[in-house]
Amino acid sequence: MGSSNFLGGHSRKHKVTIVGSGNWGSTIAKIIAENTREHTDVFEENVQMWVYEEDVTIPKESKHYNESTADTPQKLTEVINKYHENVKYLPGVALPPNIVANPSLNDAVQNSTILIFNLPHQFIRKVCEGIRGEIMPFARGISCIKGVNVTDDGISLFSEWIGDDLGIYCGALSGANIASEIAQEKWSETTIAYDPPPMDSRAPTPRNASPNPDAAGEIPEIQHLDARGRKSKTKLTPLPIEYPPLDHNCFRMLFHRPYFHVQMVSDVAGVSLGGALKNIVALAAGFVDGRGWGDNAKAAIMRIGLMEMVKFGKEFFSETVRTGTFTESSAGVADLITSSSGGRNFRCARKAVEKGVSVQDVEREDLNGQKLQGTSTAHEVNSFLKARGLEAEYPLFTAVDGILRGEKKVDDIPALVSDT
Ligand SMILES: NC(=O)c1ccc[n+]([C@@H]2O[C@H](COP(=O)([O-])OP(=O)(O)OC[C@H]3O[C@@H](n4cnc5c(N)ncnc54)[C@H](O)[C@@H]3O)[C@@H](O)[C@H]2O)c1
Ligand SMILES: O=P(O)(O)OC[C@H](O)CO
Repeated sequence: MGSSNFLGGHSRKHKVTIVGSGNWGSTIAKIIAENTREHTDVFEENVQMWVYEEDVTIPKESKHYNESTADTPQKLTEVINKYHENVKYLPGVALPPNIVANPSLNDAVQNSTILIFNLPHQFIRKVCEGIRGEIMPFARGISCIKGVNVTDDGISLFSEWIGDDLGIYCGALSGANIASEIAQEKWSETTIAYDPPPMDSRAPTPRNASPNPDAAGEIPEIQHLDARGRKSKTKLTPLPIEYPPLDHNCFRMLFHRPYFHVQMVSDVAGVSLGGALKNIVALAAGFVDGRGWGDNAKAAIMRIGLMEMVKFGKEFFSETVRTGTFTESSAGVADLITSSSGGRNFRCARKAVEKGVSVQDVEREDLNGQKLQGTSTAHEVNSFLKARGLEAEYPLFTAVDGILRGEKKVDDIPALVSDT
């Protein structure tokens, strides 16, 4: 095995951990494990997947369903490792056997040089607290999380936040990527933004990474620019030269499949914001669809939503964000379209309006533990805009938050957005 040869001469391989194992986390683990099997000269074949442990029963969609054991709860990690299927979050999809489900977060990230963060954004803070100081100092991350982090101080991207919290560089993956379709190997595209310091492969081995500690020297940390082009708070530990470089080629090799086409870019802010903000727009699309207004209304929502996404990016990440990321990449307009056509935020919002219940009620009843990101993102973005007196400049984002809070109605949307 081992088909790639452009990284020849490196004595160590990258170990990959997926932090998260939901609907998208398990799908990305499948993609990565297929690729580590094909590139064993660059990556360790086994891929660790951290699983938030819970008891599960085998559902009817699984080929491992058995009437006599249908009600017997089992540990999710044990089920994944035995049947190679995440029966709760991705039932019916065969996972490669080189995915190792691990209930211990600390153990799962040990010695990993590549960390893929893929879990609902509400859990990332606790997860980072759990692994701070436990990971390789020169590890690099990719955030597949679609959300933004809002604090009193302002708004940050999860890629930035993970990077600063863990003291590593973290890029972002986002695109028109409904997990269930990709898990069935139906073709799609994605965008990966990765813009690390250029010298990642040119360092002597740090003491705590070396198989031969006596050979190690003092490693200068690197100051780099963050996703807004400012000097980062985090000084990076360089990747030792024993490892294949962690550059665009390497990440493409890790993620690209015949059914999952990767575009590599450097605009981390644009890719992250596209993934977060489109969820607010998808809720609005669900609201008008549930109201029965048809495709023209939905197209109007998408047009106005895209304008607000671009405006938001330009206003708060002006130093680096590229309008083209929103209008040309999978992480921008394509994700907006797919999410507003068949995503969970769209479907739950549509059903909530049809049934006259809250979006949260539909989420609880229909999603079997999967989590919407749009509802919390709508509230978080709104409180950020409100604190700056900018609600009126983002009428669609503001309307969605108002509808979720029960202060506005779907029928109000045309009047609320009419000035844009
Ligand atoms: N599902 C998709 O189609 C899709 C596609 C692209 C991007 N995304 C994004 O990927 C991210 C992850 O989404 P997902 O679909 O994998 O998740 P999901 O919606 O399936 O969420 C469930 C996951 O949350 C975990 N969880 C529950 N309680 C937890 C806790 N207290 N602490 C830690 N974890 C806990 C569960 O174990 C499970 O792995 C989100 O930001 C989402 O927007 C999702
Ligand atoms: O199902 P949603 O609404 O979380 O959207 C899924 C993906 O983000 C679509 O790209």
